[in-house]
Amino acid sequence: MDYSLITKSKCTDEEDPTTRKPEYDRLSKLKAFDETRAGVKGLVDSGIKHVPRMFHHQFDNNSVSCGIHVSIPIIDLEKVKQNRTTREEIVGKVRNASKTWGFFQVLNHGIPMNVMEEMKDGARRFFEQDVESKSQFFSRDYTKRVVYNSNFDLYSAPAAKWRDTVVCSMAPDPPKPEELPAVFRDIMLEYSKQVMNLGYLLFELLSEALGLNPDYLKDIDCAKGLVMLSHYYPICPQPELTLGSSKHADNGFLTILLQDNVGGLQSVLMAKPKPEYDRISELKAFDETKAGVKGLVDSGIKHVPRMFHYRPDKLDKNSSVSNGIHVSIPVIDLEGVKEDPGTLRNIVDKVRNASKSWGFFQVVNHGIPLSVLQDMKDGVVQFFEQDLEAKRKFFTRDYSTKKVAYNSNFDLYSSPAANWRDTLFCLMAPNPPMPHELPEVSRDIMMEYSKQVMQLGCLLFELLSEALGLQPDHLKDMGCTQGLGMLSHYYPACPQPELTLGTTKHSDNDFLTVLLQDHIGGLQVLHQNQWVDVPPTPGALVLISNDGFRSVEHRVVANCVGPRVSVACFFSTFFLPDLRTYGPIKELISEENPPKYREVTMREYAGYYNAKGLDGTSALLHFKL
Ligand SMILES: O=C(O)CCC(=O)C(=O)O
Ligand SMILES: [Fe+2]
Repeated sequence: MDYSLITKSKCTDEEDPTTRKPEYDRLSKLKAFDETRAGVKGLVDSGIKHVPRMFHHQFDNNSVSCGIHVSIPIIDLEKVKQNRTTREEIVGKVRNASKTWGFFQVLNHGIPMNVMEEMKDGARRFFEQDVESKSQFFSRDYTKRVVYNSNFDLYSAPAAKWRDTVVCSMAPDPPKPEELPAVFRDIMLEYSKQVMNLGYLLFELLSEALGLNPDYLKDIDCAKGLVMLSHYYPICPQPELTLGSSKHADNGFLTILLQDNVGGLQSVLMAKPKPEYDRISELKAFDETKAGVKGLVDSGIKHVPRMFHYRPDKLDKNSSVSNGIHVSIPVIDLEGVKEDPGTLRNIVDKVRNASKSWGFFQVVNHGIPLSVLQDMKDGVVQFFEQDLEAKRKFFTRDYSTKKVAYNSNFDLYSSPAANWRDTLFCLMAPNPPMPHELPEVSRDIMMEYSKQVMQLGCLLFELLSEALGLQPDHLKDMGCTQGLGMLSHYYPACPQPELTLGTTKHSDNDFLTVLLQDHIGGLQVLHQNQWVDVPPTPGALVLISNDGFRSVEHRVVANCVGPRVSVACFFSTFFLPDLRTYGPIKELISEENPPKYREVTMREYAGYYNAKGLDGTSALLHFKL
């Protein structure tokens, strides 16, 4: 075989930039390599000393070697059938590992050691047999039962991988032994039978981890098809130039991977649960409509698209209690707060108690006229219900240069499930937009409402300061009222509210949130491990304060009667370019690289400020992110 065709490239560095010719004839090199039918192993056997250009990868150097900073989850399945407690413990581990890693290793999985050893030996025998016998299976036609080649994506991938592969389809219709390569047919049949059994068990555990009945994933046929890939990674003369496998995500339901001791992981299997549909295209298609959730509803959909589905255990509807039966949430009347010291003291006490026991409260008689509240809610409806072209002008995901941003789900591409809501973000302080930068339909009321919220914020920070035992101006002096972000949310009526949420559970990352909600309802706070409804109270505003470690966790359930609108105003230094603290505030505790931070509470923060006698700005700088 003439390997010089593959390994010698005439011009690499000397290409002529003016002619912009492809830098070398990649395609003919790929073809020559492919036609050897001997794979990467054939290259190595021919004695090459340099990795050919077609295998060169571009690297991003952000790898963390395992064992130093991170430990990969290992789950021992030994007691999976022992009793309910041991089973639940294992299910919990599967849930955590799937959530945080998307994969885990299993021990005591029931596949005998000798079966695993023989499987690895069998794969080795296949690749190390003579090229003639191997080539019978050489193909790129994946409708065949057995396909051997090097790099299934040889002609399409930017760089080839340093490995050869044989692919066999083992289920749903199992192969006849004579269809399989003689050198490892017996062990393939045995090993795949064992993997199938383990797969059943893992699908049970995954179902349970999702809060479903054990047979759920099996019943939707997750365990029906089984494809087995055996890879061979020959020794590489220049391993720094190439990869055995490039970055990818598997697209089966579950991958069970057996590796030998060259990778350092002996006798363990790795299971890799993967999303089973093309989520990213669904997200993109949705995003590109620029019409938000409202657009979906207007188009007449009857079913909530998959991208909005929450895992059943994330919805935990059952644990919500309606307010009024078991608990009554704090409502504080601010009437007379400025008039006499007795009333003030009384209100400060209530604020202190409510912040401590709930982390939030509602206020009435807060000084913002009812007509302003009403106009603000109407303004939100008008913005979202105006014609699409006008709304689309504000569509963006760029919060760094835009002060006004309309979109659906700021974290659309990173969150596990999308919220059933659309949002208009406006930065109202420190540098408010010019009126003409705001949407015409709601600009006047947005300016007016935010002015009023700013005044109320000043009062509330005084009350909170006093509740913390500080001077009334303390929190204001620290800069708490300098930044104000305003989020106007629109929650369209949802055809299947039981499948999704309007707002995922979260805590607000600011000093204080002033929230205006309409009459529809759906806001809930997590109080003593129970979801408690925050019922719409006419004229009231909801205050979510962050003078503890974190603000109270809250969410909004989807509703079928909407639209619901709300306006959340965030007092936060996050919006101050020089003081980009993002509460819960973090303190630098070590200058090592990367630096280490610790979250501090507003209480600690205020205490630090006090002790050092600093002005607000230098106190903020001390805690700068
Ligand atoms: O819409 C609501 O009532 C709550 C919105 C919210 O929690 C937020 O914007 O952080
Ligand atoms: Fe919130």
